[in-house]
Formats: sequence, C-alpha cells, structure tokens
Amino acid sequence: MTLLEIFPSLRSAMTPRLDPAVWPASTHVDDHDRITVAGVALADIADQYGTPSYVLDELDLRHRCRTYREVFPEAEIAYAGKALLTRAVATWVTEEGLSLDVCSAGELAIALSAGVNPRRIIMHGNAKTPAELSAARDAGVGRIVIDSHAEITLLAATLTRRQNVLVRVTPGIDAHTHRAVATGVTDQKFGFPLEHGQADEAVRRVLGQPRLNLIGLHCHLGSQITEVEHFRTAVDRMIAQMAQIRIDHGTILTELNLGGGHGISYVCGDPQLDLSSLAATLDDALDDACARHRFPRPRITLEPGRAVAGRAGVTVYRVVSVKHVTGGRTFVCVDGGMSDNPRVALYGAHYSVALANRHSIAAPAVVTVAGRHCEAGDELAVDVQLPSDLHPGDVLAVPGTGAYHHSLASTYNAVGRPPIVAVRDGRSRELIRRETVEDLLRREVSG
Ligand SMILES: Cc1ncc(COP(=O)(O)O)c(C=O)c1O
Ligand SMILES: N[C@@H](CCCC[NH3+])C(=O)O
Repeated sequence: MTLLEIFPSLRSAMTPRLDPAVWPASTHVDDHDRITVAGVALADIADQYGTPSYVLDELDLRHRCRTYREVFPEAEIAYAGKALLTRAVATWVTEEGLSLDVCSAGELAIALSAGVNPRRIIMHGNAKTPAELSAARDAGVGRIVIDSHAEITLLAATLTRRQNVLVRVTPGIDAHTHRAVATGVTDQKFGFPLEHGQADEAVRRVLGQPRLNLIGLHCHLGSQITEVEHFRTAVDRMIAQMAQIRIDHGTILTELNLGGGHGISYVCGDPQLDLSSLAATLDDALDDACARHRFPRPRITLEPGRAVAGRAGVTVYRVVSVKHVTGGRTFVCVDGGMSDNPRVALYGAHYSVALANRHSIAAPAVVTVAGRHCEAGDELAVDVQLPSDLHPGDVLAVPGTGAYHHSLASTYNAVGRPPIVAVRDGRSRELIRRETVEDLLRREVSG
C-alpha cells in the first residue's frame, strides 16, 4: 500500500503548484497524478503525438477573447496574428467577435483561407513589399497601417480604389520592456516619430493622395508591458497629435489604434497587465485629452496577441537525459529547446516547468532544463525546482507557450517544428502536424 492510499489528503499537498495565473484555466491533476489540460492528460498527448508538442486550449483562448470584449465593450479588439496564427485560431478569434491584425502576405493568406472577412483585417508591417501591398489591395483588407514614406508612394501607385489607412506613429514612450520589443521609443525602425514633425510630414503626404483615406493614427508601445500608465501617456500624445491634424488640415480622424503589448505572467508572482485598470485608465485619459483639445472621442482599437494566446499554450517535452555536473549544475535535457522556444535566448525569458506524467515524492532539486541544440545557451528554464528523481522518459510541461513559440520556431539542427495539438472537452486534435525530416529534405533543390 502506498502512502497516498493511506493518506489521500497528502495528494493535494504534494501535487505541483499549478498557478492559475500561468497555466490554462482548465489545468488539473487526474487520478493518476498526471497533469491534464481541458480534460486531456499531457502524457497522453506525448504518447499520441510525440514530443515536443505545443498543446493549445481552445476554450482558454476563446475565453480571453470574450474577456477583452467584456472589459472593453466600446473598443474594437483586433487579435495580433503574429503571436500565433493558424486557420483554426483565426476562426476562433473572429467567431468571438475580434478583428485580425496581420503583418505579412503569409498571415493574410492564412486569415483569408480561414474565411475571415477581409474588412475585419488590419495590415501591418514596416517593410511591406510591393507584392504584399498588392495582396492586401486584392483581398480588400479593411485598413492598411502605413509605416514609411516609401510605402505612401508605393501604396498610392498600387491602389485602384480608395483605401482606408492609418499612419503608424512612434510616440517616444519607453514602456520599460525588453529592448528587442520596445517599439514606442523614437529611435527604432517602426512608424513615424512624433518628434521633429516627422509624423506631421507623413500625415501631410497621405492626405495629399486621393486614393489614401486617412481615418486614424496607430501606435504600439512594445510587448510584454505590465504598467498601464504608459498607455495614458500614449493617449495623451496621440490625441494631441490628432487635434493638431484637425488644426493643420481640417481633418477629423475618428480612429485611434493603441496597438497591443499587454503583458502576461510566465512564472508564479510575475506581474501582468491588469485589463480592468487598463480600461479605466484609457477611459480617463481619453476623457481628459479629448476635453482638453475639444476633440471628439475617437473609436479605440486594441491589438493584443500574447494576452489572448499566451496562456492557452503548454509545451510538452520528454526528458532525454539528466546530467549532474560535479561542482556545477544539474541539467535535465529534453527533446526540444531553442528551436521551439527561442525566447529564453532572445529575451532572457523565464518559464515554469512541471513534471506532467506522474507524481513524485522525491525531494525537489534545483535544476536547469536544457534543450537538445548545439549551443550552451540552449536552456528552457534555469534554476527551477523539479523532483530529484527525474529520469529519461518523464514528461515535462512548460506553460505560457501559446504566443510567440510556434510563430518563432525554427528548424535549427534540422529538427522539425512541433505539431500544435488543440484540446477541448477531453478531446485532442492536431491543428498543425509535426514537420518531418522528409519535409525538410523536400525543400532541397539538388542533392
Ligand atoms: C503593431 C502590433 N500590434 C500588436 C502587437 C501584439 O503585441 P502583443 O502580442 O505583445 O500584444 C504587435 C507586436 O508587438 C505589433 O507590432
Ligand atoms: N517575439 C516577442 C514579441 C514580439 C512582439 C511583436 N512585435 C516575444 O516573444 O516576446
């Protein structure tokens, strides 16, 4: 008889802490001590679809869309497809009443092939190619967000009818996020800086093009932002700019797109952006700025990506080896790594990890979960606590991998990209199949 059979209450005391701020809301531990998401054991996914696999909780993602609509009833919510886009995801978010932001011909094609109404698509990109602008025109996308002077010229020449556009502005705001994803500061490649009249000049040129119908301004402060006050500053500066455009050109812009960037928790205790405080702050800032400039309140668009998809995802790995370095660390090496999650190497991101296929009563050990790739920096989680009896074959689960994992994945070391397995109501289905070595070989034109 096991200790757990004698003292069943020990089970809850010993099960891994699955923080609901980090794991999908449907995460539980079943009677066999295995972690389940949406009623499906992650260990079963590992057996059926192999490892690593991205697991995606459909209802979690849909629920986050609904929350946005409830918290921001008057705003347009456009899901940022760069976080994660498949036909199924495009369908789910639009069924939940969201619009879709795409930033390449590829993302546009996925959205269209899912049957998304092109009027609900917003086309982004700081270097849209002529082919991409033509594709956006042919599809009849609702709005194109203009990002450069070259684009103004090219788009005006490409269009055959009037097109609603926004001008992307960099409002000069440092939102205290990682440098690689801070896009509100003036000295970077996106948009036209407010500073030195550069945004004014872009607006003047766009208004001079009869086929470009300027309806609003756009800004995006960066990603993984956790403090709402940056958005107040953005509203302040953007409304001031819109008021100035009315003075200079007599044009009243009716749309203000504030981008996305809403931060989420990856590990227990991480700060995240509170959506209710964001709603209150935006409301307040808009009231204030619009009253100050006597400017009519514009329609707000928000473009969350990570905050919709991030927590719906969990990656499942299998342990391949455990290595104790005398005088050094213990490495738990898994069968994935920086090819399915480059965020640790790129941004020093932190993740939670849990043993998913069994319960262990072994004492916890501090370990580094390392990947399979040929780089010492290929680590998925550094100094995390896991049971000291981990062994090859065990299944580990990493939550918070719904956004910017599949979309950032590579085939480094000719390792095919993982499948995406959607889970819902105790069932699983593959949305994207695993990329095989045959797939990789098929791309070679000579041998
Ligand atoms: C224009 C634009 N909108 C929305 C997003 C989505 O950002 P996040 O996933 O951080 O919400 C991005 C990416 O940062 C972006 O560049
Ligand atoms: N790739 C970044 C987010 C980029 C946001 C897109 N502009 C991340 O994983 O955190």
